[in-house]
Amino acid sequence: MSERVDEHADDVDAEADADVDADGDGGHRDALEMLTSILQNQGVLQSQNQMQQPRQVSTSPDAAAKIGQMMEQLKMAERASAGGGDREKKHHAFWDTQPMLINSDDSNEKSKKSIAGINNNCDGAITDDTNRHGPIIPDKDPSELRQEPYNMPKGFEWSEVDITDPSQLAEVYDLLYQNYVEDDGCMFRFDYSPQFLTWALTPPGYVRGFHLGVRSSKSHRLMAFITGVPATVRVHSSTREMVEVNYLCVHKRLRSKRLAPVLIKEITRRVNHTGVFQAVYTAGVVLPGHVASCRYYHRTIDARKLVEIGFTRLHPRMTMARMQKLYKLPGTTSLPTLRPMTPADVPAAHALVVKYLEKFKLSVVFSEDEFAHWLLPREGVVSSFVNVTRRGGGDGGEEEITDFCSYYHLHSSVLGNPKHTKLHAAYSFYNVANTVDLTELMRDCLILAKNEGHDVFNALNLMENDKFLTDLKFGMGDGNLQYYVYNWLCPTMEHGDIGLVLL
Ligand SMILES: CCCCCCCCCCCCCC(=O)SCCNC(=O)CCNC(=O)[C@H](O)C(C)(C)COP(=O)(O)OP(=O)(O)OC[C@H]1O[C@@H](n2cnc3c(N)ncnc32)[C@H](O)[C@@H]1OP(=O)(O)O
Repeated sequence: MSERVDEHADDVDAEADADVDADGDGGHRDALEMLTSILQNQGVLQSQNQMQQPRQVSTSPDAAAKIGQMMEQLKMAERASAGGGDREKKHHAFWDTQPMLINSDDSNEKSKKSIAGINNNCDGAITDDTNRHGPIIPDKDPSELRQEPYNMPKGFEWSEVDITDPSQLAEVYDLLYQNYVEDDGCMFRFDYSPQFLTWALTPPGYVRGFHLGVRSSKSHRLMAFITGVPATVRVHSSTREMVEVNYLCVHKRLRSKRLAPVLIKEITRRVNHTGVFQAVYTAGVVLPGHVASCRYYHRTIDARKLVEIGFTRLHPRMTMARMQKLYKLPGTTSLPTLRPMTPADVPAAHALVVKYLEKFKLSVVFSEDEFAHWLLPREGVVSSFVNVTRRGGGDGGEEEITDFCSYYHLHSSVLGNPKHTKLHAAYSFYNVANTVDLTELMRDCLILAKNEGHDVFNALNLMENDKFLTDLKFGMGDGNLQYYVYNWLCPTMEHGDIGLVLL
């Protein structure tokens, strides 16, 4: 397995080098070569793919800091080469027509013109003026909006999916199970459980018309899907009603036929008709208009299984026994007052988390109902814990919720492995450490996730997660996750400015 991974890494390296040569940019190439050589020397390089389905590149936590520095150097070289002005930018037939901010590294004339073309009503041209905040296209009156659905290609039709109907939920599950996000090496595919999908798609105020499917007219089979769920989101100092868009999926047999843009336009039309004109979404692919770029990190829990499935590998001079020892966790948590969140905890925990999220530039603003929906524990879906501190001392003191941690459960299918079919992953969700050290709280979170049977604990480097990743032996993943805000102009952000986790 590890040999196959190495072969793949070589292919990807060759492609990456070819791209860099085409740019004719020495700085970029040097940084990439240096990074590649460090990774190879560490024996940690698996691939350099850009995907949303995360996989670990590093088995050595010590390497993470060095790699982080090299990534920064690579980014600087990329920025320098973008500033050179002679770099050919990627043309996006669809996205270049959408109201997205123009990132400074893709502000070529072509995309400026096409954005300006759709933006006649906007008070001011869309430039990379980083000080403007606000809608790119102003809100419209319902009478100004397109009334009829976008046309489907012949043989297909729109279908609103009733996710509360078990048979329709099963259809969505099957479509995603077989066709949703995979890593570039086709080794893993997300497996969102039906319970998870129910949770993800039915928050307070959800709109059935935003669970949008495409069916074959003949067989009635579900062939494509996209969803939006309502959320209040703050970007810098503006708080807007938005939708979180997710689960965009086109059946493998219908790929590359420009169906995705039709799905996106139709969900946009439906959302606009409810008076909402902004959306947030994340993607592994780099599209025009990202506001921030985050990276996945992975904390090995079951070392043997992760090696056996090729998620990570033993680097030279590491034995399985040593690796297992390196990642061994205690059997029980260290904070005696950490316990699962209950409905009675919701008001206090809600106040704690909402206050904490105010410090980030992009964050969700939960109502109490939404908080209860997203954070109350659901078996096999989401786990949340509160840490309580007694004020006034002794057993008679009043209990106060001072700290909070949570993760959601998202499995992946392991493709074509003779021994394993599922990778059980916990994903860091929202965490607040007021009276305890964040690293200590997250170490307990790892122990809780291990005791719930997870093989790996994943975290993005958003919020304050940078503070614990190295100490808790997380390894850097091989894909970035881009954050986008549809139809919103604002300065871009660093990964640590993001206070929003999408599923
Ligand atoms: C106000 C309300 C607004 C609401 C809407 C807000 C926007 C929401 C946006 C959606 C947020 C979704 C968040 C998630 O769910 S991210 C998860 C995305 N899903 C997957 O990766 C699952 C596996 N892949 C597939 O099912 C297909 O490959 C998809 C469906 C992704 C594309 O299908 P296909 O491969 O058959 O391609 P096409 O020929 O139909 O279309 C090609 C065009 O599609 C652009 N493309 C490719 N991937 C993505 C992507 N992940 N986000 C946005 N656009 C994407 C691509 O750049 C090209 O445009 P352009 O480069 O030519 O311009």
